[in-house]
Amino acid sequence: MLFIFLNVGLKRKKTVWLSSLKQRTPGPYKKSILEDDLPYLEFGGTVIYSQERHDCSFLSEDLRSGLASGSAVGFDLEWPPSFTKGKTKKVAVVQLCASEEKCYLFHISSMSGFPPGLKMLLEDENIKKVGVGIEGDKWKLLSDYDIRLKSIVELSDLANKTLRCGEKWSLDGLVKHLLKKQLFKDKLVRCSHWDDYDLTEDQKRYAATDAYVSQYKQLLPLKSAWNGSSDCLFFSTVTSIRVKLDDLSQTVASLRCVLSNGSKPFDPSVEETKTKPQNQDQSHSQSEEDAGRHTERECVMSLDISEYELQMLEQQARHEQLEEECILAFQVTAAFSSSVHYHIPQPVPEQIKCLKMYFGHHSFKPVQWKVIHSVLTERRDNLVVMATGYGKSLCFQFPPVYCQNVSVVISPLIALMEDQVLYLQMSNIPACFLGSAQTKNLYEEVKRGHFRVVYMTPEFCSGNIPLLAQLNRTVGLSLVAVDEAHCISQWGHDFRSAYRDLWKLKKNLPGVPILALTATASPSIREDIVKSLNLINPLITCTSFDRPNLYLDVSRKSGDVIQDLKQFLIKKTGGGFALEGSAIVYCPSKKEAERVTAALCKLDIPCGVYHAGLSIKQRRETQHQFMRDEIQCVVATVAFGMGINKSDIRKVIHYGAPKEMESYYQEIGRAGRDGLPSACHVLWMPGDMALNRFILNQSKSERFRDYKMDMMAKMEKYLNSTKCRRKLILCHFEDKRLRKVTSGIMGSSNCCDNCLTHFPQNCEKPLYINQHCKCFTQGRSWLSKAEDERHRQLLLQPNRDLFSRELHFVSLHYQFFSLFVLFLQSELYGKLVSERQKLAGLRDIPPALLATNKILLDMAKSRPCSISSLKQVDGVSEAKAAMLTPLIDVILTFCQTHGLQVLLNIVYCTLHFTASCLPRLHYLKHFISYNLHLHLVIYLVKDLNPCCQDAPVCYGL
Ligand SMILES: Nc1ncnc2c1ncn2[C@@H]1O[C@H](COP(=O)(O)OP(=O)(O)OP(=O)(O)O)[C@@H](O)[C@H]1O
Repeated sequence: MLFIFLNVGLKRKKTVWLSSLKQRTPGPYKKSILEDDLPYLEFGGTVIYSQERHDCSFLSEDLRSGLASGSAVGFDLEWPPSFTKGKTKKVAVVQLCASEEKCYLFHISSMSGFPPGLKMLLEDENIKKVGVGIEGDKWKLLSDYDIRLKSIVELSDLANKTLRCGEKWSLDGLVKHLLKKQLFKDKLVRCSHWDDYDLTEDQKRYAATDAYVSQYKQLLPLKSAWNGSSDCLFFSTVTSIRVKLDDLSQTVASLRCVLSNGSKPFDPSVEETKTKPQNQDQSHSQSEEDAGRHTERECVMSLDISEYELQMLEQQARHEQLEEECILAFQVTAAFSSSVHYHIPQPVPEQIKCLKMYFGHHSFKPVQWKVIHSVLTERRDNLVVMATGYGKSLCFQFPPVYCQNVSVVISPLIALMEDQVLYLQMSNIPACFLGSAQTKNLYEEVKRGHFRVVYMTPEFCSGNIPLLAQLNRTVGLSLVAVDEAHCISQWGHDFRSAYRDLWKLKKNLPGVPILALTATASPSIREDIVKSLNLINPLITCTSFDRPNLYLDVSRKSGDVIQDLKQFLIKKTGGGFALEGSAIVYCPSKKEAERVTAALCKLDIPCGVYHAGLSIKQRRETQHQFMRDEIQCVVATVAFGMGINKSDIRKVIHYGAPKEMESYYQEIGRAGRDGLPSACHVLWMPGDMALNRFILNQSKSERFRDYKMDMMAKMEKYLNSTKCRRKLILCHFEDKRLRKVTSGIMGSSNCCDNCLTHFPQNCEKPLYINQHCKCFTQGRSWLSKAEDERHRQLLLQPNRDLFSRELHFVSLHYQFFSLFVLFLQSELYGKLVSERQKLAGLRDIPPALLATNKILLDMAKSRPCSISSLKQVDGVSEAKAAMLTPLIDVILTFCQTHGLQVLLNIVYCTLHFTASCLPRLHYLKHFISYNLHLHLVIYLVKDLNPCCQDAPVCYGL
């Protein structure tokens, strides 16, 4: 018998995987050469197509009500290519054919929930769903949507019964056998993106035909024919085909024998065993019983690849192809980003000079330059999705300063605008904000082009487009930036309706680049932003969402606030408790926020409360105190949000389950904006979710509620997951490429509690205990018991074992010297922090606005003792250098007191601290003040991780 390989994939370029597979195991995928010339079968009726949930529901109910009990509909499902992974992609199209005239296609992949009407139809026992390979569909519906497909009629079984054979039919095979037609199986139609919508007309027709074929009535006449004399006719046809095939087979075999090895006689039995596929063997042995029963006839056309398998193969191939494309694109992107300088001209010296003078930086970060370059030279629209703290502001602040014209920045919050205006003014960049909260009349100055950066609320902007147009004509607009652009999306947690009006910008200022910037935007929100702002061919730039300096942790709460939060507190040497740096505690309600505040106050922790129930004055006061480090902690509801521009928040604690991933990411994003290690904890109990659900159920819009319920389900999954939490967050926001780029710390003990549990346990190491003990629930309780001096010394005292191990790597001498210098540097850092506090107090500005912790850390390390050396510190602009001059005096005095060299030019002390210093630092805790120890810890951690953006988190020292 001659078989040729199934030619479905021949026209398209096959993946290496598929090609090699077919070369190795040519067996199961074959068809008869006689099938090719059959005419195509096509559904000629009306296709009713819908991707709207309510419509689908309505149409299904309509269809159901029109069907009598016991009637049958043709049924099929189309699944997206990666369906084999089941979890990620869901059913794309449900196909139902009720008659020759009408076929319904319900495209459900984009819907927030399964249409209830369709569910009822599928679960209706009185309506038969007829199709081929329905078992697979049944499983798919159950696993993805919890739909129990009832009353199914498997056409293959029916056919086998009638033909008295045990075939594993494909739909195509059945059509050929029974209808003497073939299905149109163009590879583009079959393998293309079923999860994309809209479907092409070809895809619709194809999907409709599949369901139409399966329509029971269509096959009824044939059924009666099989039962009668046509059996003989069928058998004789089959026999004649077999004879022809055998002849052909032998001819080809002889030919092959002559061509390959003329001397050896060809033995068909050998050839047959060689090519016999393994799974054919298996399937035969499985159906031995059936075979025994049906010995009188064997189906000749070996169509033993079912539709299901065929789809699976093609989709796997497609999936692989996509993955290959992805890898290729990733390589190209990686090559591009690493060689960004080759593709985009490097900044010219004047640009670098301007950057240093006004912003204090020595260079642009690669993504910043990509955006700025596209604005300056191409005047192109941009969608910029940058992780918090990467440096978005520079993208819209630099162009007007360099070009000496104006940038208009739309920002949602007055507080945020005030901070940025203050920051720019301190760097000698004229800036202002316009909006209802502005008390001064700045219009004339704005019109005259006095300000480089003009901030405004979205409401003000949409009502003042003529002002922008005038500014563009007179002074020239570098760009219009829409900051926190995710507020534009109705699906986002920060939706602000005034953002929806910003489409006017592109219409009225066609030549001005629009820059939409956000730190959080899932793909659908990104799409929404581009559409809503009418961006034209925007350059889309996405940095990783990963915040490697954030440690993520989830645990259960008991409800006893002190008991729950104690693990995050440290006992001060002088008595009382403190948090390790600034912290925000998010609570699910005002009442809970008040309760937590009261508990923390009982422990003498300087904290404030912030929620919408307080007056604006009270809220401002709390924020003001927090920004100026007068209180350590704010206990808040989600009302304490976007305006928080404090860079040195060390902890964000959610005391209660967060509602959704987007808001959670935003909230934890407030930690560690200075790039230094910070931790994010969630303490929750299942009851929190029930409360969230209850609140959501009050929402009137069903669509909104369903969407939010989905989001909440994802959050619940995150909280209960034992997988890497960072990965879960990145998966939510990023595509595979970005995930690959930024997965540096995944799986390490610095990543999250789940990674920590999988980390090799080596607890006898003091370092390990110190660093990580707090991250385990057991460890935490052990540590809380070990609070007395005796236990602590037992735990932390460096022992001989530790010393002898370290001697392998570095001399003891050097270690102690390092420790000494480190000790001095952290002491200096502490003094700089106090001086900054004083200076900021005098100006009544947030300390971090004057100089970030990073600047102070660098100063403590490099000890600049002149203005010119101070200016060499990254982040110190001309204007800032003048303001920070008093810090030079602090450094000089410190150097003199400790007999340290006075450095007129920056020389960074290049001590290499090893992680093994950490336990000893902890030991030092007994001899130094709480503040100094804290500085030491921050300092050392920074030193161990010189590049803070990529720094792993060292937590819980
Ligand atoms: N080119 C650069 N080189 C070094 N540091 C930079 C550079 N650009 C920005 N930074 C620093 O990065 C920090 C974050 O900058 P910025 O506030 O603009 O971030 P952001 O992305 O707007 O963050 P957020 O989402 O918190 O608003 C600042 O301290 C800033 O000084």
